[in-house]
Amino acid sequence: MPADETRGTSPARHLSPGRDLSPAAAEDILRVEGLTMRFTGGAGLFGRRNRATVTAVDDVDLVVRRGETLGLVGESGCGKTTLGRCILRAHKPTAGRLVYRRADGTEVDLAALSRAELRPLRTEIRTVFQDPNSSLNPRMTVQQIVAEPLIVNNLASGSEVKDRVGEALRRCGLRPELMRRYPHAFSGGERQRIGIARALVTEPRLVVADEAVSALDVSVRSQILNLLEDLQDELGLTYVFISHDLSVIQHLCDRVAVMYLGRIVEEAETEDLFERPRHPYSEALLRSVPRPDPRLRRRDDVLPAGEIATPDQAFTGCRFQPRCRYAVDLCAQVEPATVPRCHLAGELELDGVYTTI
Ligand SMILES: Nc1ncnc2c1ncn2[C@@H]1O[C@H](COP(=O)(O)OP(=O)(O)OP(=O)(O)O)[C@@H](O)[C@H]1O
Repeated sequence: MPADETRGTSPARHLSPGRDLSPAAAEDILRVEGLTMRFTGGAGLFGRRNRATVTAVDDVDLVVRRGETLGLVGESGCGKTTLGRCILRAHKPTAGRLVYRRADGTEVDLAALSRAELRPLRTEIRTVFQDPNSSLNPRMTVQQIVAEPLIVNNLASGSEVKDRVGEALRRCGLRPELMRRYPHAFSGGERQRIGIARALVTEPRLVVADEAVSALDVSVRSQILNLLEDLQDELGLTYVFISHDLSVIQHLCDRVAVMYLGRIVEEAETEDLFERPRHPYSEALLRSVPRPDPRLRRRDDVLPAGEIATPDQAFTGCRFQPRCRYAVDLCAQVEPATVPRCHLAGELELDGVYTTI
């Protein structure tokens, strides 16, 4: 594979020895089936006077395999966060199932559970927030912040709490002696480590990380990504990693699902997606990554112009069709029913990011 001069990332994760994530070896930890999340907003949404309905996630099917990192990518507003929040059951989906397989092999539909029924599962499925500055309560010590999920969920008491907090901090590369300090005493990267310790202290199995490194400086970002990788290897974690940053996705993820206006339009192994995308939107997304070397820049390295639909719109045909350089008449009439959601998927020879001019 030719080196990608634009990135300088370490070798792709799915090539790491000892991580057999092939469909035959890996079992599902989560199956998302026909998931739909519709918001009925107040007046003024999208400038309308009537109450607008936004279908942020629209009939999504997705499988998350145990031990993998599944990336969710797409432009702002495509529904990534909403899908992540449905998995965390911060939103109750409008329709569909979220079939989660517990450690003992039993399956449970998260979408159908009541608040009380969800409680024990909240320790198994955790999140890492985007912005370590706003997600940590400045009036709580690090010990209190990291201990909170243990105490709220009655997982530990007394000295055990302190031990588990210390252990979580140590795993995340922080000195447990500092747990009496407040978040302001730490750097941005250290605060994100505290956020990760808080997510991990309950010993979760599935972690949804939404733009978990986006707020960090580039130098700190790779340290946090390495930490997430190490923790995954150590603890056998499964990640759903939401990001608009394709270089981060390429570095960290085993597989990627590409979202466009509430739909998954393509799902692929990371390497395959970056070398040979099958959906024109994926190609456009990959090409829109800034390339510092002008020799690698293409004149069409931008998402094609065209009417950008909003998720409250009723669609006929392919949702990407108004912006698609390859669209044919059929694309405006019939929406492709299966992923990759493109009528021309078998015919088009699309370019990945490794292609040079
Ligand atoms: N609570 C809400 N009420 C109404 N509409 C919402 C709500 N949350 C999200 N939306 C809408 O749903 C759509 C998808 O939003 P979402 O935040 O999931 O996208 P995203 O891909 O994560 O974007 P970003 O990267 O900007 O966070 C957007 O049109 C958004 O305005």
